Amino acid sequence: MAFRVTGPGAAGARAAGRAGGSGAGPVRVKLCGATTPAQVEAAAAAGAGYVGLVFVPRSPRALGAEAARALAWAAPVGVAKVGLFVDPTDDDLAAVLDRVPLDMVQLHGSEAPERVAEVRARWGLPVMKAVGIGGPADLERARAYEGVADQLLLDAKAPAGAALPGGNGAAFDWGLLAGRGWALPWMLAGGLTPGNVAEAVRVSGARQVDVSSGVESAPGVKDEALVRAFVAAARG
Ligand SMILES: O=C(O)c1ccccc1NCC(=O)[C@H](O)[C@H](O)COP(=O)(O)O
Repeated sequence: MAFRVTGPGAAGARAAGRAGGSGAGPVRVKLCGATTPAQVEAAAAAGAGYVGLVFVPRSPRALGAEAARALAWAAPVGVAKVGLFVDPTDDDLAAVLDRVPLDMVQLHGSEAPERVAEVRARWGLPVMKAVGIGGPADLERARAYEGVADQLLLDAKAPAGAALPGGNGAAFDWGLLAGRGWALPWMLAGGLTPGNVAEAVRVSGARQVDVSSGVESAPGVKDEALVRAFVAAARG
């Protein structure tokens, strides 16, 4: 087993795993796909509670371990650093988790519940499992992760022909989530923007939201003004 990174990642890991699925208080925001330390600092200053770092080579937001390390150290204590992977092998995970102080792993592929449990046990980090939602059957599919994941990311199903399973700017019917109870904290994702996030929160009942392309000026380029506007709208 590879050595564990200590530092800002280790400190926030337990809190990140339990954070914010229900109850009062401002909606928590995850900015996904940051690519520069300045974006991380801007998200934190705006009030984001999580930053997502993408370790998927074909993504326009992909980071190598060294670049990700610089971003992780730019995040103030209290902002959870989430590493995003798609169907990673143990070697893929080791290449990042041995070098980058992360607080949580996001699994955004077709990982089965058993694999989620395995990653969680092996790496000792909370795991957020992303599930693509297109209809009620997908919500039942998400239930299979209730006993093994620490959080759920309920994202839009990738459009047909999309190159990536997430970060596509596609939304789903938020009403599918209204009034549903979950046994673990969950986050709403998919096609959220500064202009629609307040309505998405109202309709879905989400207490946590995730955004990527909705605050970009080009694929992989976050716009700091849009990030501020999104956080303000989500928390407002
Ligand atoms: O963002 C990516 O490039 C990405 C690549 C591969 C798998 C998942 C990816 N993003 C996942 C996220 O958590 C996004 O924030 C989420 O899908 C919402 O994206 P968007 O609709 O663009 O806000």
